[in-house]
This record gives sequence, C-alpha cells and structure tokens, in this order.
Amino acid sequence: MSPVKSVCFIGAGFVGGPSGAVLALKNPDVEVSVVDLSDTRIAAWNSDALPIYEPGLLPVVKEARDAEVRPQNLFFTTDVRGTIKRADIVFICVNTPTKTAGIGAGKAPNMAYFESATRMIAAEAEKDTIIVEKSTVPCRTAANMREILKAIGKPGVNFEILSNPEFLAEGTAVADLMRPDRILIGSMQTPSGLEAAEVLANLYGSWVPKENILKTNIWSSELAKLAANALLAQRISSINALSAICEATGADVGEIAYAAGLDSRIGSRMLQASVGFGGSCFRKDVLNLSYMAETLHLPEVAAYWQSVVAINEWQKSRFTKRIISTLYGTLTGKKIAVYGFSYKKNTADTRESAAISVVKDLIAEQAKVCIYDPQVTKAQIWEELDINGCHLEDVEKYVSIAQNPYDCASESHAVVVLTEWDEFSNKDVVPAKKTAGENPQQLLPSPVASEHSSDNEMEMTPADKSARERYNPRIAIKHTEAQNAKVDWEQIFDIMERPAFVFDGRRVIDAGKLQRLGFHVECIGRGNPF
Ligand SMILES: NC(=O)c1ccc[n+]([C@@H]2O[C@H](COP(=O)([O-])OP(=O)(O)OC[C@H]3O[C@@H](n4cnc5c(N)ncnc54)[C@H](O)[C@@H]3O)[C@@H](O)[C@H]2O)c1
Ligand SMILES: O=c1ccn([C@@H]2O[C@H](COP(=O)(O)OP(=O)(O)O[C@H]3O[C@H](CO)[C@@H](O)[C@H](O)[C@H]3O)[C@@H](O)[C@H]2O)c(=O)[nH]1
Repeated sequence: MSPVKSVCFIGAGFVGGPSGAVLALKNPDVEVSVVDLSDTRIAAWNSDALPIYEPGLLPVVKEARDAEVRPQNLFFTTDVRGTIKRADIVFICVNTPTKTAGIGAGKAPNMAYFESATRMIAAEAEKDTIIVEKSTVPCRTAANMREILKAIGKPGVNFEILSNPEFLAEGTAVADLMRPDRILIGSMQTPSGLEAAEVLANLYGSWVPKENILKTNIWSSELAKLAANALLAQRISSINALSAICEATGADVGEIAYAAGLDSRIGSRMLQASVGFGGSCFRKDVLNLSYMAETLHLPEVAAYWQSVVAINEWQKSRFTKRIISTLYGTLTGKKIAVYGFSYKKNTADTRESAAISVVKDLIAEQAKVCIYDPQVTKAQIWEELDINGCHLEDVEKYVSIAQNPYDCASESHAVVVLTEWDEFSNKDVVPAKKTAGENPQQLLPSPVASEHSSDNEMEMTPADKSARERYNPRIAIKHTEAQNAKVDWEQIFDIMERPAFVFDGRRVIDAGKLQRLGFHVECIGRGNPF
C-alpha cells in the first residue's frame, strides 16, 4: 500500500476534534481534515475559542493548524464530500446516541448518523479507502457497512473496514490521546484486512509504543469498547451500591474502596462513590450492550447489564430523597444551592449529568434551586432541563443561576455538591488525575448559536439534516481566565440559613472541618459512625 497522505475525520465532536488534532501533530507529513455538517462547530474549531472545553487542547490544535511553527497539516472544514474524495483513511467519529423512538427506544443506539456517514463515503470515494469505525458501535456493525459499501461504492474502488474504538475520557482527552493505555485495531483476518490494520498501526506508531498497539479480529474490537465501558460503569455502580450499605451501617465507602483497591486484583481506580455516573457514554454503551444481549436472546445477560444502569438511577434518586428527609421532609420554598452541573470536573459537557436528575427532583419538591458551575452556562442548563422533561415555566419559576458560589449559597438552607470541581473541595489534597498539564480556558460567545445553512445543504440526506438539526453542540463554555479560587466555607456558613446543611454527592468535602464551622454535613457513602 502506498504511504498515507490524507486522512479525514468525519464528526468534529469530542472525539473527532481532539483525535484529529493529535494525529496531525504527531504525523506532520499527513494532511488531516476534520469535517462536520455544523458550520458553527467548524468555525469554532478554526478559531481560538474551541467548541469544547478540554485542558491542553488549544496548543495542540494551534501547532498543527496555524502554520506558525511548522507547515499546516490540520484543517477543519464543512466540505465533507471533497475531503472524503482525497482521503486514504476516513475515521467515522459521528454521534451514536441512544434511540429515542421506535424499536429499542431508550436502549438501542441510533445508528442513523453513522449509516449516513458510511453512505457518504461509499458514494464519494474515488480510490481504495480504509474506513475506520471510531464511533462506539454495536458488535457486527462492520458487516452492515460492508453491504452498504458494496451496493453503493464506485466500481473498482475497494474498501477495507477497521474498528479502532476511542477510549479517551473527557477532561483528560489530550493526555489520554498522547499516552493511551492501548490502541485497539480490529480488522478482518484476510491479507488485505491485516495490511490495512498495519497501515493504521504505523500512523499511531509515530507516537505510541508498538507494544501498546493491539490488533484483534474486528468483532472483538467492536465488542471490546462496549465491554470496557460496561466494566468501568459496573465498578461505579458496585461501589455506589456499597455506599448505600455504608450509610446504613456507619462504614465509610472511601475506606472500603481504599481497602479493597489495595488488592492488586481489584485496583483503586473507578471506585469513587458518587451521586451517579454521567456523560454521554456509560449509560448509552451499557444499554447498547444490554440491548444487544436482548436481541441475541440472552435475557439474563441483558438484565445483568441493565442493573448497572438501574443502580445508577437509584443512586441519584436516593441522594435527593436523603436531602428531602434530612431537611425535615419538605423543600417547599427553601433555597437549595447546587454546586456543579457538568457530569464531571474539567468539562463543560452536561450530557447525562447526575445534576439533571437531582435538580429535576428538587424542582418537583418546589425548592428554589440556585445553580453555580464554573464552566456551564445558563443557556446550557436551561436546554438540558428542557430536553429532560422539565417544563420551562417550572424552570423559570424555581431555578436561578449564580455567577459565583457565594451568591449561590446566600440565604440557602443547603449546599448540594454535584460536580467535583476542585474549587468546591476543602480537602487538603485533591486526588490527582492524569491531566494534560495545562489548563487553557476556552471561550465561546454563544452556547447554542444558530446553525447557518452551509454550501452542502442541498447534498444532505434526511438523516444528515436531522443529525445537524438535532445535534446539540454542547458548546456552552464560559470565559474564565484562571483556575477559580477555592470556596471559603467559613464565609459560606455566614451567609446561609440555620441550620446550614451541606450534601456532598462527590466526596470532595472534609466533613470534620465543616462540622467544626457549624455545618451539618451529609456525604455519599458515609453514615453515622456511632
Ligand atoms: N465523548 C467522548 O468522550 C467519547 C469517547 C470515546 C468514544 N466516544 C464515541 O465517539 C462517538 C462520537 O462521540 P462525540 O462525543 O465526539 O460526539 P459529538 O456529538 O461531540 O460529535 C459528533 C459530531 O458528528 C457530527 N456529525 C453527525 N453526522 C455527521 C455526518 N453525516 N457528517 C459529518 N458530521 C456529522 C455532528 O455534527 C457532531 O459535531 C460516539 O459514538 C461516542 O460514543 C465518545
Ligand atoms: O470512580 C469514579 C469514576 C467516575 N465517576 C463518574 O463516572 C462518569 C464518567 O467518568 P469518566 O469515565 O471519567 O469520563 P468519560 O468522559 O465519560 O469517559 C468514559 O467514557 C468514554 C466514552 O466512551 C470512554 O472513552 C472512557 O474510557 C470512559 O472512561 C462521570 O460522571 C464521573 O464523575 C464516578 O462516579 N466514580
């Protein structure tokens, strides 16, 4: 096979953007184009106000995109079709969200955007092309792609499909891409399939050690991504299930996780009890796996994985019930300060955030909810509550947004910590996570800016249009220039109603310290030790 000259990433989202940028940075001789149907998103990628908040990403993008220190080899464009024509390798990185209607609604992944991208490649490619599944897809997706490519592809054009799932986590995307635990490449075990896998491995080989690049058969690779997320989510649900036992017995789930995690067979990571996991992947992918088992007539397996999600839902509502019962059974008219709305720290992403469920339940109790998050904007919070079934009149009536933690907590009965942003923690040392080393704060003028029609409007299929219309850019990023200062809890105590409660859904609070200030503290996974 001739050397790779041009690579295309379809989907300039949380995966396509950072993955394309790092691949371009590490392969200066390869032209890397990241394409999307959303003009707004592409415009943001072409500016210094990137569309996603990801520590360390801007310098990587700028180096490959701006031709200041080296020739430009990273391009962001809406010219999906033209870019496909030039590409030797096309990575599909489009969204595969859970279906909201039809058969499998609420469980199966919606593969419309993925299929649409496959059809577009089939229709446009004019030379032999390697197509890489980077989106998370059900096992055997490559078989469906093969049929589409065979039916639509131009005569004489050969396609080779590879599975190369992405394992990055938001908030640490750059570090994860620079130093991945492993790169997984699945291919058909044919001479041409193995050759294609080798071509892709060589691209990664420019920065990933050979021993970290794992080649498997294509079905194993597709399934391994779902398996990895299911196993990670299962650990969180397991520790969260234990957190309920701890609260009822006086044990401390932090001590349980530490003691258990010292066993090298168990390990310590992903055992942080919380108000529940969020993010665009865990729930979706566990449900995807469970639905696959259902369709394979394996109901016991389906029920097993379903229970991981069920515990997560229960954990969220259990936490809110604890707030209500501790506050004497009524929240009516009480101001509740919510600290954090993103699904985890160091991201502005709110998809599936535990905060959505908790705030929704607080609204149902007629509490006056005031939310502060260092990165998530009001528009984003409003939209998230709206699409998750809150009536906007209720949101307007019961929810307000504060620009700082003090306005948020002023005259409140309780502070509820729902995201583990460092500024909320009063612990001496915040546990370190793998970070990209820098923390540039990106800004963007409007979170849900209008999507202008693009030149390729006429060429869009109905699925493409629906992808663009339904796609929520989740680009609500505030303009903050420095890491915010730690919350002064003494000051918070002074401005709150009495008794002053803190509910810690993230275990970032040293309860002893706050109790000495006079707070009543309730923490996930910790009951009365006496
Ligand atoms: N977010 C993560 O951290 C993460 C990590 C690993 C894997 N994944 C998986 O990667 C995939 C993408 O996730 P994401 O979070 O980047 O999604 P995203 O929603 O942030 O981005 C997807 C992008 O694809 C674009 N798109 C959709 N259809 C298109 C088409 N036909 N042509 C061009 N562009 C199109 C959308 O406009 C959007 O900008 C999903 O399958 C997800 O499960 C996500
Ligand atoms: O011990 C833990 C670890 C995480 N969480 C929560 O779990 C969710 C997911 O966290 P994390 O896994 O760090 O972030 P994601 O960005 O969702 O990344 C997951 O999902 C991605 C998309 O598939 C995968 O690529 C990653 O490998 C996988 O970690 C967040 O709400 C966290 O607060 C906990 O409650 N306890």
